[in-house]
Amino acid sequence: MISTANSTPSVGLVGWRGMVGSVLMDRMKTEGDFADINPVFFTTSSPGAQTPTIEGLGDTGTLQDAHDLDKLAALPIIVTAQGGDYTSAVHGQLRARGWDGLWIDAASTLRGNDDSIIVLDPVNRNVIDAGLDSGVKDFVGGNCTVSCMLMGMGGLFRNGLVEWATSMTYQAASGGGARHMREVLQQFGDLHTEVAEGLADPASAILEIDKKILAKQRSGELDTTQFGAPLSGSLIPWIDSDLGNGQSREEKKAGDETNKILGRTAENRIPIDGLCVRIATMRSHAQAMTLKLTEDISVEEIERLLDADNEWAKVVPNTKEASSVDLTPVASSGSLEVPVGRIRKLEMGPEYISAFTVGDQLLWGAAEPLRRMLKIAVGTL
Ligand SMILES: NC(=O)C1=CN([C@@H]2O[C@H](COP(=O)(O)OP(=O)(O)OC[C@H]3O[C@@H](n4cnc5c(N)ncnc54)[C@H](OP(=O)(O)O)[C@@H]3O)[C@@H](O)[C@H]2O)C=CC1
Ligand SMILES: N[C@@H](CC(=O)OP(=O)(O)O)C(=O)O
Repeated sequence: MISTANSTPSVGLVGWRGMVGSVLMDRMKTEGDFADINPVFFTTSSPGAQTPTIEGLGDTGTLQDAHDLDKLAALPIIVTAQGGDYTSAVHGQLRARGWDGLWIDAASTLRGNDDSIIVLDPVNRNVIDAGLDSGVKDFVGGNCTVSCMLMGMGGLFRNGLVEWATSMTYQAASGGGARHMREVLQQFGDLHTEVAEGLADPASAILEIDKKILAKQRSGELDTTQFGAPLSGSLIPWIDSDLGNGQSREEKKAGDETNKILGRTAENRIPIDGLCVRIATMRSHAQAMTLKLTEDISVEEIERLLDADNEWAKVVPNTKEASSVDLTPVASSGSLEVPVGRIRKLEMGPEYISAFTVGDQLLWGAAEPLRRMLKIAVGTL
């Protein structure tokens, strides 16, 4: 933990009003975390404006300029959910001038660096503690899909029971940020408007309605500024940039980040790969997995290990009723619980199993690991 000489540490908060940042703020308020820090709020867009009101805190002044290196360098800890461009612009400059405070970040920019740690403390508290002891200063939240998956499937990975895994994801619109959520809702609204009359008439032909929807989706009239293609009533089987080898950057994160979080290296890396798909859900990322286990263990034992791994993983019985109600984005959104279900042996052999996990990518997938890392840093977790 950081030495605060018995005083309450000042913590710079950047990106607090974005998707991830506002969920982080909510969680910090709910858990009373502001009692342990002096928050200093930054902005990239409106320096001098009013800071957010935090119950129980006095005047926190006005918003500071998030590009003011002198202001930032005076702080022992900076937490940012501003995004990768901001990290690229500021982090290197701060380090270059000798700033040795803790940088806690939601963006992917620093995740691959040898001197950064990907934080997910229910899974890798040992790695975090060892990093703090050895002087690591950059602590980064993992990719949302990876973190949610590991919170649900940690019982198998952490017990060395996974030989390899594939994951096919179903990622929510909010993974792209606030504007992406608006776009998907606007598209749904525009599609509904197109067929509202026919929909209101139970006698109208459904094929006519379907034809009109498809025509609208293909018309070029829907706003697709954020996603680049219609998402509502459709899907987009590509997330993040093209690595040029047929793999998307989002897909590469699955193997790289899972292994880094688990403290595995090239020598004992678990192969994990699959396809990442954007769907028109609002919040929560899901994934269907195939795992090859290192040994043939019963479904009951698998479920026991998953449930026991951490207090948030929740096994959902492999029934139609339970899966339809408890294993969905509607069930997981806004909750810290990570449901995991559809666990069964596959036809390929007794070591091959399926699993389906879903988790709120703004909670365990983004804000919660940062919030908890801050608490670890100030010595309250
Ligand atoms: N969305 C997700 O599910 C996840 C995101 N991440 C990562 O977290 C980082 C932040 O992502 P995310 O929170 O989605 O990004 P957002 O686009 O929602 O917010 C980022 C910044 O945009 C500015 N902004 C401009 N207009 C608005 C507006 N209308 N409402 C709110 N903020 C606005 C704010 O900066 P300012 O106040 O300075 O103007 C804000 O801090 C990224 O690096 C992302 O990759 C990681 C895991 C999951
Ligand atoms: N790429 C994720 C969200 C995200 O920001 O991921 P990362 O932090 O790895 O860039 C999504 O679009 O669903």
